[in-house]
Amino acid sequence: MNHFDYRNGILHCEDVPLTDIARHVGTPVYVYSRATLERHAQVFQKAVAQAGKVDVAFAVKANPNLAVLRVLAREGMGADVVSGGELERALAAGMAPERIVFSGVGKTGVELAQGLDRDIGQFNIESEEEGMELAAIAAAKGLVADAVLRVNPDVDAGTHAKISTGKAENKFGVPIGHAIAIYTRLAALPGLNMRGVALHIGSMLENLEPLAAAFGRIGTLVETIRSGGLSVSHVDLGGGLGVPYRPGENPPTPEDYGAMVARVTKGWDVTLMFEPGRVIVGNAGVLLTSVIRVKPGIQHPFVIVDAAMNDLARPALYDAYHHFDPVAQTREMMTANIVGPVCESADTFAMARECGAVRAGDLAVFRTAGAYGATMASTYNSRALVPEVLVDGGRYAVVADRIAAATIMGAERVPEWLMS
Ligand SMILES: Cc1ncc(COP(=O)(O)O)c(C=O)c1O
Ligand SMILES: N[C@@H](CCCC[NH3+])C(=O)O
Repeated sequence: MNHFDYRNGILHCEDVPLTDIARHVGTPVYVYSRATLERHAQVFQKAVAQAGKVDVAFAVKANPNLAVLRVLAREGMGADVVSGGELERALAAGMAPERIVFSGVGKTGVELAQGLDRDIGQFNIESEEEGMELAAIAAAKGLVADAVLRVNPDVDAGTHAKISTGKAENKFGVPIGHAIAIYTRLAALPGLNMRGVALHIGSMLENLEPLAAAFGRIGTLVETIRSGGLSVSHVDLGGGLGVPYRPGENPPTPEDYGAMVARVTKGWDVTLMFEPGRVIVGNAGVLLTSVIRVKPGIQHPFVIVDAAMNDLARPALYDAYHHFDPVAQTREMMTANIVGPVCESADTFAMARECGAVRAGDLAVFRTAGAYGATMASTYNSRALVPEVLVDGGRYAVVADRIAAATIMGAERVPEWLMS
């Protein structure tokens, strides 16, 4: 079931024509479907439940909008956060503190203390040094922090180098060969309750084999830790499942993933934790944009849209593909370079893309923009910060305002000593 579909020739999100949103909110704007978010949350949770006792924490970094988090909290998801800011968002959205996992390679002392004060469920420690600091802060507060050790299994996830996290040269976790020694030393500290291990080998994985290989290594590690007399009650398997960005693409489904997890983790006797991001929100959002004008090019025309790399950074950063569709359905096709107005050649959404024909003034969408879209937006070129809308059946709400360039300028100061 697709909640972004054409009805009477106009692209809708659920029951709302995107033309209505463009008219009332303006463009560019992110549009999310509540029904899709709910369906994805349900499908993922059901799929991993095949593996036994599980706990699912949404990776807030993928889409930290408060309304989106609220929808997911109502579907029973916890939160995986990577900063004090994300922690406060998860709590503000109504996520239970005990369902919050604090990941991140560089948590500061202030953030570790914040997590303890907020009584979160688990810290995912990324180094012995971090573990020692957390133990000391917890002990000084008379607390014991529940923690797992993030392990780097040295597996090639087969994804884009910039979003791969489980190779030895990546900054994440402790090398798997050092894990037992570090786990043993941390488990002896009074401020910590070491209860397991974690891994996350990368994002947008289109193949289950690297995940299965990494989980297999973790299974062996769990056995070795236990044989040393220490306990392991939790294993956090991270996130990373890919989604289809191109028509006809078929990455493994949550069901395939859940079945693989059940097979590989059989007999582990732990609570399995998951941190899905993209698979929950990616296809629940589009970036709605207007065509400013179409300019002739040498090989192909340039379709210049009012969204840019500051609104959706993924094509510029990772050469990522986002499908482009006109809001008014058409049979007429064109081959075009689709670009934004920002003064960089990197501000290119697609080169030589075959797409439905558009003209100046037309509306169009970039699909699969719900993950790592608005959250990575900036105000480069003194552009406004892009707003967000959540659709629910026939109604919608602006869930993040457009922040005008003038408002952002209002937070800047020219010191008095430069005024004369
Ligand atoms: C530790 C951790 N957990 C979960 C995620 C979510 O990943 P994804 O959006 O690929 O599911 C990430 C990002 O890749 C991450 O770094
Ligand atoms: N920002 C990346 C994903 C990063 C995952 C973070 N751990 C993307 O858009 O694909």
